[in-house]
Amino acid sequence: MIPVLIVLNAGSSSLKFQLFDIEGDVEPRLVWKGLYEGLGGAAHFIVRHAGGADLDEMSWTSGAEFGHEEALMHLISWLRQHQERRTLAAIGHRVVHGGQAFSAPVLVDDHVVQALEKLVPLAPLHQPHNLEPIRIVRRRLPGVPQVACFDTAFHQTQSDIASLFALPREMRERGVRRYGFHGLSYDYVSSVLKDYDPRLAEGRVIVAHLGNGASLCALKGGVSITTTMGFSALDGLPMGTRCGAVDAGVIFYMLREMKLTPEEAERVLYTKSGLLGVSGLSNDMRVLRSKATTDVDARRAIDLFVYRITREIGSLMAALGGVDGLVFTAGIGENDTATRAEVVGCLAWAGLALDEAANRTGGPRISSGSGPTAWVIPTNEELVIARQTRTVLNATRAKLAS
Ligand SMILES: Nc1ncnc2c1ncn2[C@@H]1O[C@H](COP(=O)(O)OP(=O)(O)O)[C@@H](O)[C@H]1O
Ligand SMILES: CC(=O)OP(=O)(O)O
Ligand SMILES: [Mg+2]
Repeated sequence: MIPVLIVLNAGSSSLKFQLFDIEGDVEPRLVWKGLYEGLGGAAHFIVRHAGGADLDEMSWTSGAEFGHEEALMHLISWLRQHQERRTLAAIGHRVVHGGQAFSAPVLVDDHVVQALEKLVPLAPLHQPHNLEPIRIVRRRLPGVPQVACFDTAFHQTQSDIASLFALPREMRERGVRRYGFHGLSYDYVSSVLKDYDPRLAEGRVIVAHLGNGASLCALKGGVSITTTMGFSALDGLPMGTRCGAVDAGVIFYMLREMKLTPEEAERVLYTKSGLLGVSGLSNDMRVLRSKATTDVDARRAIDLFVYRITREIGSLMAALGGVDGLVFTAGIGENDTATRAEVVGCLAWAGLALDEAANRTGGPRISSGSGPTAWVIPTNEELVIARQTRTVLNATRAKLAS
């Protein structure tokens, strides 16, 4: 029997999964990937071969009460029917916030679940959904080992100063500090830089993870020295529906003068702001680009996004003492030619020059000239989760055997 891992990335109404073979001492090998979307409503399931060809598809009607639990149990039984010769070794989960306690992936037990539940208020858009499948598996499949892999862990290499807010000392002692997120994505990009340009892997690189959530990370020799997200996944760049950095005074104004409850204010900042809030139209860059010539607010949302990215790149360059390379990744970074062109265009002062033809075809190298280079590198958070899950599994087995 071939041992396999399921990697899960659970959102509010979706459950993305990938199945990896982990036989032998080689890189985990993707077999199938897919997702459930519309959970809680009219759910839809699709699964594809690693190469992209459709394998199976299914839909449920909106009254069918098909939520995360039903999706997970459906996935397990679907896999049992289709994976003859394979045995489930473990499930690896993306968990956005690891807080102070978790600086590396961890085997899930009661204590870990309790500790991760305490972090829900720090990542209300992600953490509750990340924890739901962990609880379901513990209840329904108690013998299956589970590993939690954190978006925050990669940024443990930040210096004390880079992780500090200028707040009273006791706040820091209570965990109020900059953590940083999208670490699974940055870990992946860092791990493949050498394949694109060995000098980059050793050098000063800024990675722009521009998806529905967005942040930048400054890498020196492949490790994070600082990043634009902080205590929560709200800080830094404007995102699909999140505001990014705002003056903290705005929040008091919302509460005191505009009479919003804390919950209402939180909803505004997490779900009604960013590209959606500024455009009044959509959180999706594809929609905004299609309207940008006729709709002033769509244009303004894009302009603000690009302006904030270039300003923050300037800040990260200062932290790095210069830059050798800029990498675009995630939904917008990998697909939106215009955002890449606009950002690189604003960085001409730093010596970056766009290779327009290469940018149109997705690179990987999209710069010309002798200055810092620019790249498009597709991210792969799931592969990092598979690698980490296998490492934790092997370490646990070795400990039990000794
Ligand atoms: N072809 C495309 N052109 C421009 N933007 C795109 C394209 N495809 C996806 N996007 C953008 O990427 C976002 C999704 O990014 P992704 O990294 O997949 O996010 P998530 O992690 O939330 O699933 C979409 O909301 C959209 O703004
Ligand atoms: C941490 C975070 O913002 O994640 P995502 O981009 O998946 O929303
Ligand atoms: Mg993402």
